[in-house]
Parts: sequence; C-alpha cells; structure tokens
Amino acid sequence: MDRLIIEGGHPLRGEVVIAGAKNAALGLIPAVLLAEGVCRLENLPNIKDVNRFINILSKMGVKVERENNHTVVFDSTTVEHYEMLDDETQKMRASYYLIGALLGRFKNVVIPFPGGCNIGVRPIDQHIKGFEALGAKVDLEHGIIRAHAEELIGTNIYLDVVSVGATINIMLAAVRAKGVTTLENAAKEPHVVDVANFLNLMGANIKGAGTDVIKITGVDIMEGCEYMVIPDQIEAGTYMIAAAATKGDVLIKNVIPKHLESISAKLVEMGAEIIEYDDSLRVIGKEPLKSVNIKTLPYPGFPTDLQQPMAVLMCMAEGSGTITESIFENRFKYVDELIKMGAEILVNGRVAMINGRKTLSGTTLSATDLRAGAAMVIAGLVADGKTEVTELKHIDRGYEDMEDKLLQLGAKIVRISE
Ligand SMILES: CC(=O)N[C@H]1[C@@H](OP(=O)(O)OP(=O)(O)OC[C@H]2O[C@@H](n3ccc(=O)[nH]c3=O)[C@H](O)[C@@H]2O)O[C@H](CO)[C@@H](O)[C@@H]1O
Ligand SMILES: C=C(OP(=O)(O)O)C(=O)O
Repeated sequence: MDRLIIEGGHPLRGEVVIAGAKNAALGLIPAVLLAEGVCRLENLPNIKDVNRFINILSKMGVKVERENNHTVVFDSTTVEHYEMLDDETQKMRASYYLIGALLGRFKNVVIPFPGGCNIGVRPIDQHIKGFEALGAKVDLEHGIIRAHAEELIGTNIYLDVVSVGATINIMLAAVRAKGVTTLENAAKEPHVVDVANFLNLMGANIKGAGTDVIKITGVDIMEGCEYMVIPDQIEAGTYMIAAAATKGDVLIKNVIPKHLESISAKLVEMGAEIIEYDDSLRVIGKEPLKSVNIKTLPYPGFPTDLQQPMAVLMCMAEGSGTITESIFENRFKYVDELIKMGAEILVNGRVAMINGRKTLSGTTLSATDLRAGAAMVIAGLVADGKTEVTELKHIDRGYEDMEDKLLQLGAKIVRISE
C-alpha cells in the first residue's frame, strides 16, 4: 500500500496550477452518453474517479480516444448497453449519473448502488423521486437499481433537500423528456452550472442553472461538442488552506475566484492575506491566525468538502472556534486522527469545537476519506517532525499529483509505493 512521508515545518512558496473540477468532470463524462455525435472534453483532472468513469464508459461500448492525460474524445453513437453491473461502478459516488444519462438515452438502466466517501447515509431518494415524477419506474433490490420508462414527460419537481447529485441527475434525464421540467430547490454549485452549460452546447434547453429554479425543455436530438471542464473549487481551496496553515505564500493559478469567495472570506477573517487576480489567487499566510466559526452549507455557502482541511488550519490558530457540518451527518471521523497529533477537538453531533494550540506533532495517520486525506496531508505539512499518511487510495480519487504539486511548493514529501 502506498503511503506519504511528510517532514513538517516548511512553508509552501511558489505557484500551483489547479486541475479541472472532479465533481464537474464526473457529471460531464456520463453526459456524453446523450450525444448523437462525438464529444471532446478538455481539462479533465487526471484522478482515479475520472479515469475509472472513462473506463466504465469504454466497457459500455463508448469509443474513447485519449489525446493526453487531460483531453479525451468520446463517441457514444454505437452504444447499446444500459446495464453496467461492473465492480468499478459501485466504487464511486458519481456512477449514480448513469441513471439520469441512460434513462435519457435508452429509457432503461441497471446499475449497482453507488459508493463514494463514507461520510453519512447518502440516500438517493431525491434522485428517485425525480425520475419517478418524470414517468420512470425505479426499483432498488439487492443493491441494484433498475429504472425503466415508456416515455419521460416533463413535470414540476421540488427537491426536499438541496442535492447536487439529484439536481444534475434529474437534468440528465429531463433534457430528453417531452415538455418542460421545472426543478425547484435545486443545487447552485458551479459544477451544476458546468454540466448545464455542456448539455446546452450539445443542444439541450436548460435555463436557470446556478439559481434554485432550473427549467429544462426536453429536446429530441443532442449532438457532440467540445467543452472545457471548470477549475476545481475544492482542490484550489485545499491549496489556499495549506498555504495559510504553513504561513506560506502561494499563487494558485487556473481558478475562478468567484467560486472561492466563501473560502477567501474565512481565510481573511482568520488573518491571512488574499490577493485576487482574474484567474488566480495569491494566499499569504500571516502570524497570528485567529480562530473562526464555520458552518458548511450548499453553494454559495462554505463547502462541506473543505471543512476537514479547515479544521487543521483552526488547530494552528489562536483561540477556539467551531465547525458545524450541516450537510453530512458523519463527516468528523478524521478528528480522531488529528487528536493523535495533539489536536484539541471535541465533537458533539454535528459540531466540532476546536481549541487552537498552534502545534501538532507528526505521527502515522490514516486518510479515512478523500478530504480527510487532504486534511491529514496539511496536518503533516505543519506538524513537528515526521508524519506518515496511509490509505492514499482516497486521496488519489480526487487530487491530481498532490505530492508533486506540494514538492514544487517546497514541501518535504515523498510517496513510498509498495
Ligand atoms: C460526486 C459528487 O459530486 N460528490 C459531491 C456531491 O455529493 P452528493 O451528490 O452525494 O451530495 P448531495 O448534494 O446529494 O447531498 C447533500 C445532502 O442531501 C442528502 N440527500 C441527497 C440526495 C438524496 O436523494 N437524498 C438526500 O437526503 C445527503 O444525504 C446530504 O445530506 O455533493 C456533495 C455536497 O456538496 C459533495 O460533498 C460531494 O463531493
Ligand atoms: C465526498 C466527496 O466525493 P464523493 O461524493 O465522490 O464521495 C468529495 O469530493 O469530497
């Protein structure tokens, strides 16, 4: 099993280029199944989940041509399969988008229940409610999801919870429904907008993505197109936090600063300096950092995917603060790992109270999930002595070349492969 060995105490300095967004790419890749033509996606992040999804499509009969590590051409015109019970499909969360895309294309789909980070129950009832409202019959038995529709018919759908996955999934099916679908209480994340923009370029008619009411007028034909994935808000936020935590000075390139406002605002409140440019951000870590209170919320609120790295930053600050996790009910498992380093964190239900103590001591840590893994790495960068991070399979699902990027920034980090 691979592990990272990190020698702490070296401020990050220099430039880092942010990859395409994992959670946008994972919506765009299945969307190519809706095109009667060739789609070319640029700026795909070179991460395990993306490569896994590309392989799944290839096994389904999509012709896949990799131009390079970040650009892939997909031709799904000859695909006939709507059943994908492969093991790989259940290893990732985003395989749930095959339901919307295959219902849109074939009115039929058979896939296993999706996997992904173990951060809560993660039901898909809102996805199913949406598909059923569009006219599909959905069965979930023995861990297999089967959905079928004679025809999909546009309708009004109100999501009971703001769900990124349900919003994108319902859009994927509704673009090929007859008539108009109005999706209310929709998620507004940048990746929802990215998938809507891609679908519109293919010929769909989606209005309102980025607001909480999305109107989708079904179309009969969608064509191939070329599209570039947006930069990863969460990867960018991770390096912003790492720069502030190590008291470094990092220019974070290829970002959309607007998508990072909630993170920039918290870092400034803590005392870091942020300079915004058109498509980059410079983060200058300052001493002392003050603790803050954070509540995770759907976009444009503070993203749940960054609360773990933020917890490490709050360990390095003066005073005490809280993190309230309002999206997932079990996203504090990583706290036990930080406590091994001497962190003072008390979790009570959805709230973690963190006493900043400005030092952590290196030890062996397990990346319990993807963003916990990022938090462990940042903890290693700031800790006294040596930290070893195991279970890198989680980090590899969502961060492109993390150790190389950190090495370029002056971190002392090495991956041991076994
Ligand atoms: C592949 C991908 O894009 N993953 C992201 C996606 O996950 P995912 O799509 O799973 O997250 P959702 O936005 O759907 O979940 C938000 C909340 O709604 C609940 N819920 C969701 C669907 C449903 O049918 N019923 C229900 O109750 C969830 O349990 C959770 O409490 O958005 C999350 C929230 O921004 C991010 O942390 C994940 O990185
Ligand atoms: C929770 C995440 O991923 P997934 O939904 O793919 O498990 C994440 O990206 O932080």
